Amino acid sequence: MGRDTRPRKSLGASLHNQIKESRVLMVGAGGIGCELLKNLVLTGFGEIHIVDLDTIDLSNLNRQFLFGMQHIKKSKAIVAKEIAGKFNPNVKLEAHHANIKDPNFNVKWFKGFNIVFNALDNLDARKHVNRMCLAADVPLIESGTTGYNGQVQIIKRGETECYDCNPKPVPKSFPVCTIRSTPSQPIHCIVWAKSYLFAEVFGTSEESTPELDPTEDSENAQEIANLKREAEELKNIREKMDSPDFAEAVFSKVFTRDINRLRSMEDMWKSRKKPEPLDYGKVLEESKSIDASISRNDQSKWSLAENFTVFADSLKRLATRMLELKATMKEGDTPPILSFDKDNEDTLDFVAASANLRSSIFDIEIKSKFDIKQMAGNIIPAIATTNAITAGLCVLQAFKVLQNKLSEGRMIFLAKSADRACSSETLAPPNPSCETCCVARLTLSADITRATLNDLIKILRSQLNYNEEISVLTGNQLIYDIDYDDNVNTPLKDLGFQDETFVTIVDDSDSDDDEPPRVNLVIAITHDPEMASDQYPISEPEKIEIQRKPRPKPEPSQDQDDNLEMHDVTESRKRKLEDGLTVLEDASARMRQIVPEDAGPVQKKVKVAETIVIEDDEAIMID
Ligand SMILES: Nc1ncnc2c1ncn2[C@@H]1O[C@H](COP(=O)(O)OP(=O)(O)OP(=O)(O)O)[C@@H](O)[C@H]1O
Ligand SMILES: [Zn+2]
Repeated sequence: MGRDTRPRKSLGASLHNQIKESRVLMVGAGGIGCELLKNLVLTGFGEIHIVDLDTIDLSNLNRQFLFGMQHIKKSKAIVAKEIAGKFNPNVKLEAHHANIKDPNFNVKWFKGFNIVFNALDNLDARKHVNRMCLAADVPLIESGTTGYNGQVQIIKRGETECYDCNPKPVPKSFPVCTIRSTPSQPIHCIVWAKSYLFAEVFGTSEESTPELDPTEDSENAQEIANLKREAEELKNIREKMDSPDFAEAVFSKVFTRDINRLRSMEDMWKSRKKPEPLDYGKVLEESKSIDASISRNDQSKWSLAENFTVFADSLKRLATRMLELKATMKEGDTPPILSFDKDNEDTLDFVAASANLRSSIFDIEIKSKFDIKQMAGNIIPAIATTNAITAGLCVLQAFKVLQNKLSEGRMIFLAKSADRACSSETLAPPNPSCETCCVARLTLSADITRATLNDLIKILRSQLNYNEEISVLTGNQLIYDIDYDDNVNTPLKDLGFQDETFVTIVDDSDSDDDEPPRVNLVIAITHDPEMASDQYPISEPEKIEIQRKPRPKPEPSQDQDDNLEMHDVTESRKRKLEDGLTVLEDASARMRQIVPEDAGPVQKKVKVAETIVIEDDEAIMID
């Protein structure tokens, strides 16, 4: 039997031919990516480009089956191409060991693909690919998994929701005072060790860490000022990294003196147990007989003396590394820093031991190094089966896209459920308030070495009828508004414009009853170095109509809210009868949001309607 016989038989000749002629892009060759690439290659997609910026790590091997021990430290994209290429010699594969945000992956490049598949693990890259696919008008199959949960979504400009149509949850942050003064749970001490102590001793200062939220403690200004002073002292100790007393200096500062200062604030301990400071000499004495190799025992909960040993030993290892980096520093280089990495033993040992020492001071439960690794790395174990099912669903959705049957495309959710692992809903239309996809678009060419911001603003006023009240942004950065005209005479190149830069024009005029402001205008400005020097440095825009923003919906009254709830319950009951399932609980479980760092889009209430059937033992169809 020829290689094509089975796919041709199960998919039909027409779809199979389309697949063979398709040029697709897969971004990310990790957990989902390895499974997806295998599917794409075996299905016979004509040309597949793989982009991944990372190299293979030991911890990837349990689920990223294209990789083996011999590939550790090699490029994921290149190894994935080599290994998956052997599955089907008829497929053309191209690997890019690079960040998808690199400027050479521009809109023109994206336009060269029939479908883009996201197999990523972070919001930032997902949002970038979403924007590029919208700009290039290429369909995107977005996917994400967390533990047993998975999600697949088709995104098509003007026809479906985009990745940004639903707001995404922001990562959890903790009030500074809980972390720095009044911890009550192991996670508080872990965040302290990772985002404060480690950052102050080896990395950048705490101000830049998203896990600490100073705003929640604004009424506690005095204490915040004290904490700042404490951090300052730690910076001075950092300068003595090469001294034999370094461990004692750090220990006595954070586990003795800082704790004594906290104890002196009587008000703080009226309803809490006072922390008990540690004494360096005493703990050192107790730990004399303990070998530093105890750090390899990551499953048990270390004693105070064991934690002390790991603290002192890992601090020494990290300090040595830092001093080596400093020694190779050239003049003018920015001073080196170390970053916390859950997969790096030195940084993990330091964070685990420091967190536990602090826990013992505040009478909080000690955790094993293994548990601390999960908590510090926000890890939800990746499950190979979830990735495999999700990757399979991505390809089934790609068939709908190729056949131009978006009305049959589904937003699919996977969950661990005794009833049904896989459920779905129809694809939702774009959210009219979405500032990423419900925008007007324009392409202009410019000689960015000559064209100034003012040249652009003049075009907006004269050709596109904007008034004074506009803001101009590149990405999230504001470069112009009515009160900020510092950049108007600066050439675009000096404002960071490259071969292709997107600017967003926001209509800031007040919404009146007749006319709400216009939707955002996204202009792709491409550099044209050949533009004649006597010509206006920006090309003439085509005439486009820029829609008005939707009017904000009035807040629902209490009565309406009640009705809504009634309606939901009735709907759920109805479905329960139709499906013979306990949908009410199930739906709320699916409504849980996937952890942002590792997620696809926000999950919503879903309709249970999908079935997967195996036909003639040959093809899996989703109906
Ligand atoms: N901006 C980007 N450009 C290219 N590839 C990216 C980008 N951001 C993330 N990736 C890749 O997406 C893949 C996501 O895979 P996955 O979620 O399995 O993560 P992982 O890093 O392999 O595993 P883990 O995080 O669990 O250790 C990774 O290989 C990562 O390198
Ligand atoms: Zn959108």
